[in-house]
Amino acid sequence: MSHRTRIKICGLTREADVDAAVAAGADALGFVFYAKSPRAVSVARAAALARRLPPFVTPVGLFVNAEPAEIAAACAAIPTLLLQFHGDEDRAACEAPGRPYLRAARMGPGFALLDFAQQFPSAQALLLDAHVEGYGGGGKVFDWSLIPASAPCPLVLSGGLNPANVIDGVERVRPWAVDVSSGVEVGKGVKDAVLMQAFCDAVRQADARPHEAAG
Ligand SMILES: O=C(O)c1ccccc1NCC(=O)[C@H](O)[C@H](O)COP(=O)(O)O
Repeated sequence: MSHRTRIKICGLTREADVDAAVAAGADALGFVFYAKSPRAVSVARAAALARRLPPFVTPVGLFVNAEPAEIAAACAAIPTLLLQFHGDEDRAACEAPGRPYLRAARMGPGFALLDFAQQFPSAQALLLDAHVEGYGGGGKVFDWSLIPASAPCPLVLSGGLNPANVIDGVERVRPWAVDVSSGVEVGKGVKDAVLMQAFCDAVRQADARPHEAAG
């Protein structure tokens, strides 16, 4: 039975983009709680955007070395928030809020993903992003051959994905999910409905193609 690759679109800042992302078929939407990011939103803004989400579309809160009080405020404002840690957080910091979480791995030459995975046995998934300056959202693809054939937990493929390369990414990596930000934007934090639809359609196309079992 073929797997339905889940789709996360990250860095939402506008109501119209939230609605268009849901209409395109996104399974999760990311809100960036990192002040240095051009896609940063306040907790109140993210809560208002998250209230637009229908059932079964997950709001994801993205943090980079945030204070526990910041994370707690976001969790209180968005009860269904899934956490994504994209900084230098250790296991204790990821587990402290008591919420399901994704841990981002910044992939680059020599990065030992299996060792990294062992440090976060409670992660719901590892989000594999390129090692870029500023922690993330850089629109850069990493070398997918760095990903081991079998991983101890679900993987979210991220980093420089767009409607043109995501089919290749799904077919080569067979991730649980894909994650995109820059590749569906017309400006930092400004998403494009046509690009988001094209991205989701491409993922469905990849899922529909016959494939050999990964690994
Ligand atoms: O999006 C940001 O601005 C950002 C800033 C700092 C840390 C992480 C950030 N985004 C994380 C994401 O989940 C992005 O989707 C991921 O980095 C991929 O981004 P892109 O390569 O632009 O698709």
